[in-house]
Amino acid sequence: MISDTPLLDPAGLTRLVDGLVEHGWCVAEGFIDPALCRALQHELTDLAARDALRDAGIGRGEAHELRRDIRGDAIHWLNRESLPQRQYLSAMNSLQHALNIELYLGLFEFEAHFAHYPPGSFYQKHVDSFRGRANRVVSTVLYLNSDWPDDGGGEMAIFDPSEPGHELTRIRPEAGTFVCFLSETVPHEVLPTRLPRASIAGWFRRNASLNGLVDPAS
Ligand SMILES: O=C(O)CCC(=O)C(=O)O
Ligand SMILES: [Fe+2]
Repeated sequence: MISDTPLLDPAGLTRLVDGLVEHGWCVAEGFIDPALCRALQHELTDLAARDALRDAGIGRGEAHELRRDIRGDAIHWLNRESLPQRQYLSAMNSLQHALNIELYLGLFEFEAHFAHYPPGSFYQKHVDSFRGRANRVVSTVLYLNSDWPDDGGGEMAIFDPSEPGHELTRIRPEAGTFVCFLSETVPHEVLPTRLPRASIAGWFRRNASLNGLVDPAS
């Protein structure tokens, strides 16, 4: 049973926002209610069984291409179709308010997708937003894998923005662990996973129009 008010504990929210301000990234274990994580994980399993996941590519719009040598996940965009999705999006809405109040970021939209990384897959080191196109401002990842073993692989490595060769930390994709970081500056990588790996990757965006054209959400 998912409670009506799992959402976010105010102290946890403050710690997360403070970490983001201080370091540009932050990790919070147990950030999202375990029952909600399980429900989201079941939904992803069900989407996979119904063939509703699509291989993820890189680049936006016309530049979009499939590059399995760069990223190997299959995705499904959240669209509010289920209660667990709506609850997660509501939690992200609270985070968006906190970020706007504390950091004056002017975030106006959150987009997110389920991601399934099959065994052997990875996502090479990258940043989530190109400088000069300030569309994605803050990146988020929630992991959905309960009892992830030490030798499961699939950690996310975070690198120093001012020294991208220097790894700062590795995060195990354990259910409930939530990571957020500045999209334009923090290089990160998904190391090859040994087991099927489930997550939700999301981005807070600012309105970015280029030559009068509004940048599409996806
Ligand atoms: O799943 C992760 O740990 C990170 C995924 C990621 O970097 C992305 O989708 O841009
Ligand atoms: Fe990323």
